[in-house]
Amino acid sequence: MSTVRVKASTAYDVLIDEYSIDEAGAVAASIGGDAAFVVSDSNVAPLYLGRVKRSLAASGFSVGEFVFPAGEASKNLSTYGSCLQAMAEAGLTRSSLVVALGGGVTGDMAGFAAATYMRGCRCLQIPTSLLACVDSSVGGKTAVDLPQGKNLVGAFFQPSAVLIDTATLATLAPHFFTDGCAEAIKYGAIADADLFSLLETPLVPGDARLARVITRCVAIKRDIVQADERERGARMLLNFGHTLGHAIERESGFEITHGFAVASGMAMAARACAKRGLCEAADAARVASAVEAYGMSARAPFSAERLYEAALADKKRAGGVMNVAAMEGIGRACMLPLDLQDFSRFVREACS
Ligand SMILES: NC(=O)c1ccc[n+]([C@@H]2O[C@H](COP(=O)([O-])OP(=O)(O)OC[C@H]3O[C@@H](n4cnc5c(N)ncnc54)[C@H](O)[C@@H]3O)[C@@H](O)[C@H]2O)c1
Ligand SMILES: O=C(O)C(=O)C[C@@H](O)[C@H](O)[C@H](O)COP(=O)(O)O
Ligand SMILES: [Zn+2]
Repeated sequence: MSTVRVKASTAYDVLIDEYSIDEAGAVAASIGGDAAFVVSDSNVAPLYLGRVKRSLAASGFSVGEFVFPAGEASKNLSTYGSCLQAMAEAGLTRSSLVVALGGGVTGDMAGFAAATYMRGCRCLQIPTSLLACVDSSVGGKTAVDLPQGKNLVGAFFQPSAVLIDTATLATLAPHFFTDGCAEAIKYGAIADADLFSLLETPLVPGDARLARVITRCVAIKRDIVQADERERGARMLLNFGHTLGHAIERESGFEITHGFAVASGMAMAARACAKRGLCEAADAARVASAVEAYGMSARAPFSAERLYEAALADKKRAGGVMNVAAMEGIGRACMLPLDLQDFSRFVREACS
């Protein structure tokens, strides 16, 4: 069992333990609230919703639920609106607790509903995908997508606690496990050369190193979020691989999942950084090899022109400047402010 305490605008614990999902009621009780409302998707609900509801009820909560069709295509204004209406119909108040049970799609959408329902109630994140464990459940970024791009509507809203039961990862499909590995590689690439080296021997489901990797990623994210909760500086580094990654997701009609897209985006960004002399070519090659070792692609699936146009919707663009997260070496990252002409060159270098 390990605990990472995040001291952001609100402080909370990230609890990491095997077989802890049945403690959801006790964790919820420590947060408080007059009712609990569990949001989950159509894959996760049949596996874990009953256990979580029983645990919440045993701790004295009245429990409601909202289950939506699994997948990125559901992370939209329509699902968000239906979720809010279900919360209102269930009679939730500002003192109620939203429990996000699932992967990053559930956490982002339910977190945004919690952030905005009656101008904000509380949220307990119970991530069940590797990606949600290592990244999305922590740090308070909540959002839904628009057809124009990823996460374009959202809020910074910290959870009241995060409960990670590593045993839930046993039921995760291999493809989505790999998605999570991509974000873990990101943490190694931007902040921890030892973590990166460890991940060069691919993680596999049930891997004895999982709890250590999750705890390390969460601790890195904690440090960055504590330093820059609202993403005015250091937090932008967490977008390494994402400017191109989000463009790839969008151009694929969200068929290419987040981790796979970010993996390609990281390898491509590292390649462009090497071409500019920002990092050694050998380091860029290590990023590409790591990505490929997990069966992900280090190459652009779309033309530079398409990716450039799609990337203009990126949140790190400020007028005529694109702030790109760049790599200086394995474990070291920096921000690269590029005017749009130079950014267009960067994308071509990344795609070459
Ligand atoms: N807020 C953030 O900081 C942040 C960070 C990274 C990614 N994200 C977002 O997270 C999303 C991707 O997250 P994801 O990869 O978890 O996607 P996801 O939520 O769609 O989950 C992936 C798939 O796995 C299933 N699943 C989840 N847990 C399971 C389990 N234990 N057993 C069986 N099936 C399970 C889901 O039903 C889904 O089909 C993207 O929308 C991305 O933008 C947000
Ligand atoms: O927490 C953050 O900050 C991140 O950037 C983590 C990313 O992995 C995540 O995909 C995030 O949702 C991207 O945020 P966005 O604001 O660029 O859409
Ligand atoms: Zn991401």
